[in-house]
Amino acid sequence: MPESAAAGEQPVLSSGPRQPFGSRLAAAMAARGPLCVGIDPHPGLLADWGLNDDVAGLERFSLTVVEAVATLAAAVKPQVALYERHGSAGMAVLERTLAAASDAGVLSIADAKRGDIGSTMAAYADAWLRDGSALAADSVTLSPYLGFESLRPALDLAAESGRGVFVLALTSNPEGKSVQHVGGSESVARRIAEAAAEENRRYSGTLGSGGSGSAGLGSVGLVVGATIGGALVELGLDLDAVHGPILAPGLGAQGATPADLRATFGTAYPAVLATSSRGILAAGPTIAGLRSATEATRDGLLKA
Ligand SMILES: O=c1ccn([C@@H]2O[C@H](COP(=O)(O)O)[C@@H](O)[C@H]2O)c(=O)[nH]1
Repeated sequence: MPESAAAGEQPVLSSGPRQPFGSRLAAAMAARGPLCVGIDPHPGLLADWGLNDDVAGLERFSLTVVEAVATLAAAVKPQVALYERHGSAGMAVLERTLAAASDAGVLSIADAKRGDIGSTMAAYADAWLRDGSALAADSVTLSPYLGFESLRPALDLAAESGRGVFVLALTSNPEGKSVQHVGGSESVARRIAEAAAEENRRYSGTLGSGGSGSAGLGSVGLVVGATIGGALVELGLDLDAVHGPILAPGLGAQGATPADLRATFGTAYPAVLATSSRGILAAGPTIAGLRSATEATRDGLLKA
């Protein structure tokens, strides 16, 4: 059995009516620092942890990560693809992982990257954002390739249910440029950032808005990779104007450091939630190893 997490650390999330996601995330980041731990049960990691690449291994891996980091990280981000590859039983493990995160008082980001025409998008929104759905998470990642407005059912349901979304803008993979940079100073990525800013303004009465930093975060966030170098300046993206959280993958296994994040995001850094999966998961399978890697990564981000 995994070792137990240290006693005395309480969840920062309170019970009672659900506050808007942006407010809840801002509170979690203020209390615990700007780190999200990715739960990516890759076959190779399962093997490294002495687990089989099956449903039992998947569950043991996922629940161990939640137990280890629930009081240290601002959020956890299960990678949906790595549950999907195990079929319906894998998705049931994802449901239990999301429930375990909620019970442990840590926010969840389902990394599902959903996007489709509006009528189908409504079904995705029901799955990931509606009260009572077994897959409902605190937030979900969305792909705007069918047009930002095609995400409307998810944007509206997130606002209604106190949940959040992270829309892909500038992804951490090098291939992303071939689409996201198109248009130069009027780039696709800039259009997405402007649409997210508009969305946070639109719901500012209920979602909380205003100011840079995490204090006034709206609930419509962006995904902007920690590996993008000078792209924000090159493309003229104003992340301060978004007034939403910036989920930044690429820390650790993809090569970005806390110093890179600081340099890349500049004045928007206080709104950045850096996420690392393999860089932390490699320190398992012990709870102590995972906690120590999480603390070291978080401290690096706080010092940057
Ligand atoms: O632009 C993006 C969007 C999402 N991801 C996801 O984040 C994690 C990164 O894992 P690491 O092990 O820390 O590299 C993974 O689930 C990706 O699908 C991303 O990397 N880049």
